[in-house]
Amino acid sequence: MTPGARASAAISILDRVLGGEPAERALTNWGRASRYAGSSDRAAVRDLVFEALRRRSSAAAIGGGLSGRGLVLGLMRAAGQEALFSGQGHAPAPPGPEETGRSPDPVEALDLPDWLIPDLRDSLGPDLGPVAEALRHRAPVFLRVNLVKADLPAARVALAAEGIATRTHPLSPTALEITGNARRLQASAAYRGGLVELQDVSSQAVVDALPLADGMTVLDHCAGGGGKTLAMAARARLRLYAHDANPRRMADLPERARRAGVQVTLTDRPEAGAPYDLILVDAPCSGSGSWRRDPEGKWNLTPQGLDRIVETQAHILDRVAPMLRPGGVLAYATCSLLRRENGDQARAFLDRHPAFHCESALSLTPLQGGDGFHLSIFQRR
Ligand SMILES: C[S@@+](CC[C@H](N)C(=O)[O-])C[C@H]1O[C@@H](n2cnc3c(N)ncnc32)[C@H](O)[C@@H]1O
Repeated sequence: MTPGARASAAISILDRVLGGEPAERALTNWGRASRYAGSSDRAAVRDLVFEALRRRSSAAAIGGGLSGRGLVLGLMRAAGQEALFSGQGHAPAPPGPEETGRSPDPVEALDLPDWLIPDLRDSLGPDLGPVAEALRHRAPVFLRVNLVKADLPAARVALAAEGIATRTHPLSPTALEITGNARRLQASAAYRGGLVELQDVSSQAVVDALPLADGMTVLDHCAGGGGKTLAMAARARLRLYAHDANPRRMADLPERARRAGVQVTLTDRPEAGAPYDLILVDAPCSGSGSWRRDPEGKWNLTPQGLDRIVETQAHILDRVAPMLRPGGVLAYATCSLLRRENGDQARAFLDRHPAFHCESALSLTPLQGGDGFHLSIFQRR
C-alpha cells in the first residue's frame, strides 16, 4: 500500500470508531476485508489510527473537522505531509476550501476531555501541560524480567541474540525498555519461554513496593489478565489467589503462570481463602494514567462513568478489608492520575475503617517514563 492508501484506510477506520465501534474491532474488520494489506501496512494503519485518537481534538482543529478525514488531514498537515492528500491512486482527495482548518486553541491543544481538565489540573498542578503532552505520544514498550527463570543481564543477552534491543529503566530493577525490533517479541524464544513478560514499568514499580515475603497468603482481588499476579509470584514464594469480578478476564492466567513457572489459584469466592497477609486491589479506574495506550478511553470516559468507578472502588475496598488478618496489608492501586480515585479515595477509606492506617503512598505519572499509577499501602492494626 502507498502512504496515501494507508491514510485512506485510516480515515475509513476512524469514521467507524467515531461512530462507536471499538478501535481494535474496526482494525480487525478492516484487516479481514483487506487481504492485500501486508504486515507493515497493517502496522502503519494501526499507528495512524491510534495517533489520531491520541490527538483527537488538536488534529480535528487542524484538519477542519471531527471526522476520519479531518483527523488524518490534521495529523498530516501538522507533520508537513498534506501533499499525501493528492487524490492519486488510492490516496484521499485534496482538501477542499472548507477544510482549511485552524490552530488548536489552548484547551484543544491539550488533547484531553474538556470536562475533566479542572480535575486533572487540580490533581497534577503544574505537571498538567507536560503530562498532557506525554499522553499525546505512543507509550514505550516495557518488559518485566521473570526472576524465576532469568536475571536481567541473561534476559537482555537472550533478547539481543534475537535482534531485540533493550535498555534498563530506573523505575524498576526488573524492567527492560525495548529500543529496537519490538515487533519480534511475541515470536521470540525469550518471550515464549517465559523469561520476559510484557508489563509497563510503573506496574512493575507498584509490585516492587509491596512488602511481600516467602510464606505469605496473598489475594490479587482484581487480577484481570494477571500481570501483577505473575509479578508478585516472581518476587517471593507465596500462596497466591487470583480473583476478578469478570472471571473471563483471567482465562489466560493459568497458561501464563505455567509459562512463567509459578503457581496461582483462581478463586470466585475470595472470602473462602481469608485471612490474607496481603491483598492487592488493582482497582478498575478511569485509566487516565494509561491513555497513551488506550486513547479511546480518554474520549469515552463520562462524568457519570467516573462517578460509578469511584463508587465501585470504595465498594471493593470495603469488601476486602475484613479479609485481612490483623497486621495484614491492603495495597490499593489505580492507573489513574485523578485525586478523586487516588488520595481522596484512600482518605475516605481510612475515615470509614479506623482499624487501618496508611503506611506509604506512591504516585507516578508518564513523566517518569511509564503509565501514571497510584499506590496506597494500608495496614490493619
Ligand atoms: C485495572 S484492571 C486489573 C489489571 C490487572 N491487575 C493487571 O495487572 O493486569 C481492573 C480489574 O478489576 C476487575 N473488576 C471490576 N470490578 C470488580 C469488582 N467489583 N471486584 C473484583 N474485580 C473487579 C475488572 O474486571 C478488571 O479486570
